[in-house]
Amino acid sequence: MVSSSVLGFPRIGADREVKKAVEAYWAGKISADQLTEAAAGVKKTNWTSLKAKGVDYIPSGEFSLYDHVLDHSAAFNVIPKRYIGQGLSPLDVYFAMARGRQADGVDVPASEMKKWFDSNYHFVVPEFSEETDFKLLFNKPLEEYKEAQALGIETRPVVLGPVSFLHLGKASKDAKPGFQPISLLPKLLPVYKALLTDLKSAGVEWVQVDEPVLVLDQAANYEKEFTSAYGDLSPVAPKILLTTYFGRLDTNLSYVVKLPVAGLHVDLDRAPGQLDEVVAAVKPTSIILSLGLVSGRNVWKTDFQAALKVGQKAVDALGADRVVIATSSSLLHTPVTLQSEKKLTAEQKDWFSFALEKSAEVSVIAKALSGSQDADVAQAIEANRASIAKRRDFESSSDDAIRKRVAAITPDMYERKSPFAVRQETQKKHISLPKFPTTTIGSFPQTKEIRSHRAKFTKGEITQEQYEDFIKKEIESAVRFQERIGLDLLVHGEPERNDMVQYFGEQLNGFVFTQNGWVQSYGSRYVRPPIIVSDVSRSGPMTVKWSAYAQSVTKLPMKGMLTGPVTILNWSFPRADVPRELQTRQLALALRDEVVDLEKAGIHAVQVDEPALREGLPLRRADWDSYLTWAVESFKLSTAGVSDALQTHSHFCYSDFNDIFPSIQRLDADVISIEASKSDMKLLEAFKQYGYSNSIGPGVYDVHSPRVPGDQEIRDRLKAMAGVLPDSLLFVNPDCGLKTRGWKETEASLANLVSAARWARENYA
Ligand code: MET
Ligand SMILES: [Zn+2]
Repeated sequence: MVSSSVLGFPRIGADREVKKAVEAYWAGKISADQLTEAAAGVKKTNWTSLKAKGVDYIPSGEFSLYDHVLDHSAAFNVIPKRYIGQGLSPLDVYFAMARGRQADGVDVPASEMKKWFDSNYHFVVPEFSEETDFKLLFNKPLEEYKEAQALGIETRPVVLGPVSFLHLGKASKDAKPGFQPISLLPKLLPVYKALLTDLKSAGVEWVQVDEPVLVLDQAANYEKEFTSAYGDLSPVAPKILLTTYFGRLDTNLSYVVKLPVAGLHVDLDRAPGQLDEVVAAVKPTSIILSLGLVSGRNVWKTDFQAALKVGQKAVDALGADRVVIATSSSLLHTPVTLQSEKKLTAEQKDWFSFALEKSAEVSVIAKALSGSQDADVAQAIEANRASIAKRRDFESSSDDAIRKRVAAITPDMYERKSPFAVRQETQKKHISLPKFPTTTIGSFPQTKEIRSHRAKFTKGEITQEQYEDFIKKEIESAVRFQERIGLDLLVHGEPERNDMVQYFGEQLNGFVFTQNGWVQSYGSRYVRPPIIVSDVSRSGPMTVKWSAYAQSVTKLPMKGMLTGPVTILNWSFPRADVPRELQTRQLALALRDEVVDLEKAGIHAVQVDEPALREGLPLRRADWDSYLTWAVESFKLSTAGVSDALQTHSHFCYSDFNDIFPSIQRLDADVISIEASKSDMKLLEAFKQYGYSNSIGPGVYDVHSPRVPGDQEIRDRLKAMAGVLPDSLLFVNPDCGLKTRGWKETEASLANLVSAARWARENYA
């Protein structure tokens, strides 16, 4: 029999129950017990619905109140010293690691977060040193396994594998120079052994051990580690399903099939080309093969005919008992269910499949491959055939005008009229800025009032005019605030934007939106990515009205604010029928027109945010060039249609620049702002080393935490920055937008930022 499996399920709840409960707990409105209860409710719903869909292997242990990597660190006693001895409960230590804590005499910053592979999910980075004292404080997979069992549901616990855990971590500040987390493997394995032994004694048959690092080039160096780790763990563990996802195994396959594991999972959504190799490699072994055929990363319905063909190939080679049909990765990256969507048309709804629907898909495909004569299965297959045919039909109708415009792009359209040095002089005449100019990244707090006005407008409870008057008032008060606090280059504050991608998607042709398609981005922050369904174009100006209004109420220079083409693509669910490259170029042309319109409206600075450029970087080096070429070209296409006088800005909220430095340089933005508050000054050294020559604003404080940075703290950063980069190129700004913050901390933080910049002006005259 071919069986079916889901690698992980969204842990936010169909109605965002987990966000609500976690935030209520932070606000002191509910107790720890009530939080646990809310979480148990969501887990129960997930498990029972997966069971109802007929999934054979249901995951447990992957639920999280914030982040699964953080759960793992906390359970394994990988807790940085700064969080210990503060008199906090284990739960509050956990949240302090996640988001920092500034209350009752405790003042600790948050741990660093990083993007989870090439997704928009952020994990909390574990910190290791020679001193790390691994202990199993809590066997989370076991506890959740038992929790499901008590509900009558048998599950397959999930645990992050030892090599991936160490690889994803970083050396803590107190580690010796040159320390490599992976060197801790021998010390770590006994704890895994304890965890797995307990699972086995509890009667667990299969455990899913995630080793996503196996799809990275670096894993080629980990053969020894994998061999010793799994050699150690297998004898004491339940049957191990070793899972890889988001890419291909490539040469790592040769050692992976020699590991003493009972099953191997591969991602055939991202890397369909590896099928034949993988089947051939596992054939002589007794390894069971889990085929990741149902995408964990997109929202499109699986084409059953195509999936059945692949599945059949594996069944023919290995026999039905050695084949599992699975989601390609955890479904964490997809919305919970289509059932909550009331506004999509029937035609649109028929194109998609969210987590719950995808769970049904694995089950149907597995049953069909097992030769099921079930009428429900036959019906599901027939319905799928009809849906896929209709979608193909829709896809074949393209917007010829846009396709032609993309085809007619010429190389000169990527370039500004003059080099940076010339532009800089021209711009000085249009925007007068002091040395160490202060600015912000765009958004100001999205208050309850803003959200409630937007909700009322969406529901038709207030008129467009009333809503726009309200937004104007908000913009004006943001402008007055910035003037009062003493910022130099102002922003309008983005009160009209629900989300930096959705806002643009809603005004462009080619997108559809969900009402409830939330996906976790980090902790309790969820996003609702728009879906690109056809060719993209702009019907008219999207932001000009607001930026022009903001400029009309102040003499200080105003910075227009747009989301870049690569970020819109990466933070949407792209269509699957045409390359991402084409979709991005279409977006770039729409944005180019917008930037030109902003200049015409008298705006002298425009920021085109590309916070997602890095995360779209392919996981394998061999695939980088082609991505970076079209990503850089798309950004340039969107910003190069203007005169030299327009100061272009771009913003990146990550610090992982090493790999993409030359590309950042090639963007040729006049000013970039980057995340530098959590990483050390090594980052700036790299900018120096590469000879980065345009202006740069390394973020001086971390906006992801409610903590207020002190004036001295910011001065120290400026001092360090000016020690590395020419001070004539420096801008002073936070490391990201302020929409998730409250006004109180925003005001306090920015006041400190302005005073630190003034200090710098005096000291670096
Ligand atoms: C995630 S990057 C955010 C940039 C955007 N302009 C903002 O300030 O919110
Ligand atoms: Zn940002």
